[in-house]
Amino acid sequence: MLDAQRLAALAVAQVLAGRNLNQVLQKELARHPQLTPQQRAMLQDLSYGTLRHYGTLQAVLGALLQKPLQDESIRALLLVALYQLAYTHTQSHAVVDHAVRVTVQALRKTSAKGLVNAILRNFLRRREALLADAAAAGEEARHGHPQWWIDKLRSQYPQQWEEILACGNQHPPMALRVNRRLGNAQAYLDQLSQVGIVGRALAQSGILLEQPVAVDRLPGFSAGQVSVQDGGAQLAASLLDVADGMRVLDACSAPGGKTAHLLELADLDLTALDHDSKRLQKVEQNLRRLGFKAECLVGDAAEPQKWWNGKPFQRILADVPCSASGVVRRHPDIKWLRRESDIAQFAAQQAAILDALWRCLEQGGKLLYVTCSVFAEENSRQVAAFLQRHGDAELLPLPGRAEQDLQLLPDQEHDGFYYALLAKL
Ligand SMILES: C[S@@+](CC[C@H](N)C(=O)[O-])C[C@H]1O[C@@H](n2cnc3c(N)ncnc32)[C@H](O)[C@@H]1O
Repeated sequence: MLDAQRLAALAVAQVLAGRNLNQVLQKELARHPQLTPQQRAMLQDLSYGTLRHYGTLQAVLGALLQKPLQDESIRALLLVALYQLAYTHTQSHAVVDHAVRVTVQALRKTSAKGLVNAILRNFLRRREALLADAAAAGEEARHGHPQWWIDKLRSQYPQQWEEILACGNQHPPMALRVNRRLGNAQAYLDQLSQVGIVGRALAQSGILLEQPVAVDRLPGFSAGQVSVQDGGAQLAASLLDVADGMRVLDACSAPGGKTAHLLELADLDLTALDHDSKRLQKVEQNLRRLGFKAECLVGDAAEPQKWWNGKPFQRILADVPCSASGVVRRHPDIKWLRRESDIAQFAAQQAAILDALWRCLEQGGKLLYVTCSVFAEENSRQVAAFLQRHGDAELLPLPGRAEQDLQLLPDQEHDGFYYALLAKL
């Protein structure tokens, strides 16, 4: 546990200094190949868990400290240890003992040994009262999200805001998409049950697992029988309404979940674009595993003149960069890294991408606008402004659904997504 706790504290400190959790963890895991699978899983759990509950943990730590703590590495270590004591079943004496040893041996801060020991023992003595006081003290601690985020959700979703916030603090579900060219959900559920994995069918070819599992335990994964994809994300491909032979652009394609799904539905002349060449390699890997072909291009969706050959597309999927506020439970660092002003910046970037892609769409063609956000600025308001700017655009009813556009809120089955289908008149 010593290594996992020490490295988790290092990861949390880096995230609180502004870095992305996934990237930080990948770097730490690469630098420490000696970690056992259990230690790797624990490092992951401690880092994600601490950030998931950071709102509460920082309030608890604030209540335990007599004066502000200047040392960021000790602060991060205390947050991780408090997470372990408050939210995991790890033996409390081992958590305290390890935190003290990390302070002295790894951080070489012998002078902080007494403080670390006292704070953690004090927490153990007054655990319930401290957690209750933190929840009563303020909304950030009660709901585990920054205040501006809470205020925005409350004003945009007066009925559901608390549910959305609670969902953002849960562990995410794991869903699969069965490659319909190779099977169906029912047959794959039988294969899963033979290896002791329990799940149930979702709409179309989706399966929701009772417990997340490593992909190498999924039968036929490397042969392309199945992919991991959230149930909400699985709606995209069928909403775009593709048919064999169509010229299709997936404009923000990496890592390729929706690209692959489109190719499972129809034989397409598909271009997969992404401005990040490293991420585009993931699309190529995904397509190779599933046995599909597409033209993979590195390019900026807002600047088609740099990569487009001028031949209009019949369908465009615009799964644009966004705040990711609908998938925050998968990326708990996001809520602490984002600033309120980022939302307007995302909206401006999305508008530029939409306007540019519109020029690449054939008359009579359709563009599906997608975000994994729950904020209206990136979703319904973005599409309303687009329709104002483009007299040749019409919002179509979503195929097979009652709604004109769809704001999917996160729940036990799927993440939060927004979908709007636009036709070029
Ligand atoms: C939400 S993710 C796409 C997820 C993907 N559609 C899937 O289902 O697997 C957004 C992607 O847009 C890419 N991106 C961001 N800005 C872009 C731009 N201006 N042009 C092209 N791609 C961009 C990012 O690199 C990222 O891979």
